[in-house]
Amino acid sequence: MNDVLRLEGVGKTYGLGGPAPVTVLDGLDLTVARGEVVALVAPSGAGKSTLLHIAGLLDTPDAGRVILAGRDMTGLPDRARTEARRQELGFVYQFHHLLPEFSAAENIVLPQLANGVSGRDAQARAADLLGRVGLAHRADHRPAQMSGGEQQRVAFCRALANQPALLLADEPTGNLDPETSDKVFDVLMTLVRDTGLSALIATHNHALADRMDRIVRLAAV
Ligand SMILES: Nc1ncnc2c1ncn2[C@@H]1O[C@H](COP(=O)(O)OP(=O)(O)OP(=O)(O)O)[C@@H](O)[C@H]1O
Repeated sequence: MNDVLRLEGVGKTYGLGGPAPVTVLDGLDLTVARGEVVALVAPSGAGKSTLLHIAGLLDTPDAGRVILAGRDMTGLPDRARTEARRQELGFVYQFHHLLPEFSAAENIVLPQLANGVSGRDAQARAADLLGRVGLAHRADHRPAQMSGGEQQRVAFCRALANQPALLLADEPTGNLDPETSDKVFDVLMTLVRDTGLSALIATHNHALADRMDRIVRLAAV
């Protein structure tokens, strides 16, 4: 199995059985191959967040299957899904969501400790990742002491801390001005390529989407 993510016939309807059900996804097939970076482009309201939540095991589809790293997630109990999420997935959002009271390095160390990595190994990995995004000199700074672009670069490192199989990103540079967005996106792409990571990256920015391996367009149902 060479696909890191396979969505097969995925459907999602909100308010099923109620007076006003909203079908957002219907028979959706999507794959991300190992090492592939896929852009997800969707008009507002087409279900981009719903799709990312389903792929990220934060929500379950009403129909179809989600196969992550070769393992069918359908019907797994919450605990197993949480475990798979922690082991296989990294997340980046439009806003960095770093813990404000911790330094850049600590923000990257903490998720590793939660996954059973030793303190020494976690710190070495944090230092390596910060070096890759050009922030070795910011390791001891807290988020509020960094610029928006720097905060987002730390968030990329945190997403990769546990060496996930797949990165899921929702407008990862959407909060930055266009020039910073371009530069920070370069950093993300270099990081993804250098680590051989697979990624599904939602963006409204067509120039950024064009730089990925493949574009998946989500149409409103
Ligand atoms: N819990 C819910 N109950 C009912 N409808 C919902 C619910 N969550 C989302 N929707 C509807 O489903 C559709 C898709 O929502 P979703 O958040 O996935 O869109 P999106 O493509 O991410 O939009 P945007 O880019 O504007 O954030 C929208 O029409 C939304 O109103």
